[in-house]
Amino acid sequence: MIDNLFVRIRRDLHKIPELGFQEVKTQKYLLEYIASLDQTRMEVKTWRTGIILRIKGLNPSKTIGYRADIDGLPIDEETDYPFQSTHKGNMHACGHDFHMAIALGVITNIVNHPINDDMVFIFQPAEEGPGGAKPLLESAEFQQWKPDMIFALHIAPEYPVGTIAVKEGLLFANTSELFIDLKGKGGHAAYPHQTIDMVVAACSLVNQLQTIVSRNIDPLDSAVVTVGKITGGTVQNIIAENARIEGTIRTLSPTSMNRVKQRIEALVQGVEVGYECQTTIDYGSNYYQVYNDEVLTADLMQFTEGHNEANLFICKEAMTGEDFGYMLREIPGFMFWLGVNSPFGLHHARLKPDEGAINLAINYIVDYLNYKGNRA
Ligand SMILES: CC(=O)N[C@@H](CCC[C@H](N)C(=O)O)C(=O)O
Repeated sequence: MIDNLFVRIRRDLHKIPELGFQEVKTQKYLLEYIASLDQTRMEVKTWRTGIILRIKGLNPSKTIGYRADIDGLPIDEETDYPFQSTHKGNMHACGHDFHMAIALGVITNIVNHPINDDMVFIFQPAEEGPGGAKPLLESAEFQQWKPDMIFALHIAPEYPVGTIAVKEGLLFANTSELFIDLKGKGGHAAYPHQTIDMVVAACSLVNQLQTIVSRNIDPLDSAVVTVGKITGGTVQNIIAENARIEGTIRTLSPTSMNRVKQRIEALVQGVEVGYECQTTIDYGSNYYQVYNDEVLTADLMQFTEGHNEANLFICKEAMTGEDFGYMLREIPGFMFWLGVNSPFGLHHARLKPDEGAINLAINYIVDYLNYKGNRA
């Protein structure tokens, strides 16, 4: 028996995961909940499938922004939840259902007990791809209400509930998607000399890509090149005319990102010449690093140390990506990890975050806003 409103909301949202810029039911659900709150100090705008909401403060000296992402992932859920995804093939496997429920909890509290400063809440689509933060940031809707500082959280399966893990400066990596298409010449499996086999070319390229991080990047400046998917060919006795490699690049510096891409292009060109095929490279969506403002983060750490429900953990940077980095490039602020203690990690079909973290996070953020938003 669940008697907690925001846990119920998380479960409702968990049932309806939608991919980037398709979050139609999610947006409707969020708007209906927001409409049920006292509207006296609130203004609401939609931006594509996202929502931007302003709450007027009592005596504002600044505007504080808070962002929650709202999209799901193309993963077939394998949890034993009775409230599993009803959208087969999609799942909230990155905690955005938690992010939304927590944001609604914070909004409810601030509507009922306004702080001095103005607040802007952003429900942002397409964090997992193709990236909603950058176009939302550039939109007139957002620019009219642009906050003076902004923050966000991300659930962290590896930390116990109560943990607030954060660091000053770089928190998340620069990322780029990677799609490489190879085209050769198909034919009968028994006549390889009359064909140009893209399975062989793709296998060779995947192996060569592994040398970029080990041979071309300074070992003290971490990078990742992951190939997550290879497709090619049709059946076992036909030589493959086409193959496709899909992956992601992660680097701790924008300079290394350029270097990794340079090497990928050189290796792909080599395969093109060596295997007599045609290739194309598409970098899909690219996310700028998440860089936490030193002063605001130090202040958050000090606040966290004095909070009776939260345990501060100074973490290392991670190779995950987040398009919230684009917002932090323009507006000072920070992102922190929220411990949710799940045996399965982010992007796993059995991710099961501890729902005890929902109310804890709501209380923690509301307390932070009262601390931060009631002084100049
Ligand atoms: C927090 C998190 O898991 N973020 C995603 C962001 C995906 C970016 C893009 N689709 C890519 O794969 O490069 C992540 O995978 O880190």
